[in-house]
Amino acid sequence: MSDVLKRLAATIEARKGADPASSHTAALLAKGPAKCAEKFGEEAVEAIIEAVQGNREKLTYEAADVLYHLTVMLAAQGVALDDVLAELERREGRSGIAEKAAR
Ligand SMILES: N=c1c2ncn([C@@H]3O[C@H](COP(=O)(O)OP(=O)(O)OP(=O)(O)O)[C@@H](O)[C@H]3O)c2ncn1[C@@H]1O[C@H](COP(=O)(O)O)[C@@H](O)[C@H]1O
Repeated sequence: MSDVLKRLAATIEARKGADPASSHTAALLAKGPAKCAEKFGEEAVEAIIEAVQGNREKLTYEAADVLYHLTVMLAAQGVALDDVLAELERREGRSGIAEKAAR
């Protein structure tokens, strides 16, 4: 799964400074980090609506939009996807309940 996300993150990184007329990603990045965050929020809400309605086919489509816009938002802030994946790896094998209790 993370292979396609890593390829996507590399493509998004390569779009920095590309022509906004030929790249949706470049156009989004050119609008700035706040706009990228706002778009992520919109896509997340669309996914939530499909989840609440139990529409699995549309949720699958919206979830892909969420992952794309999450990756754009990270790129806009200069946060490496690898660092997010490393954080997930660090959490592997530790129950969320145990983690919360140790806070
Ligand atoms: N995964 C995606 C992806 N998912 C969704 N989208 C686009 O995100 C947009 C979100 O839909 P909206 O209805 O919000 O459209 P919008 O035009 O942004 O709307 P507003 O700005 O008017 O609010 C759509 O235009 C989708 O095409 C994506 N655009 C690009 N990618 C990936 O990014 C790569 C690079 O794309 P370009 O940067 O366009 O070359 C592609 O090869 C894909 O792998």
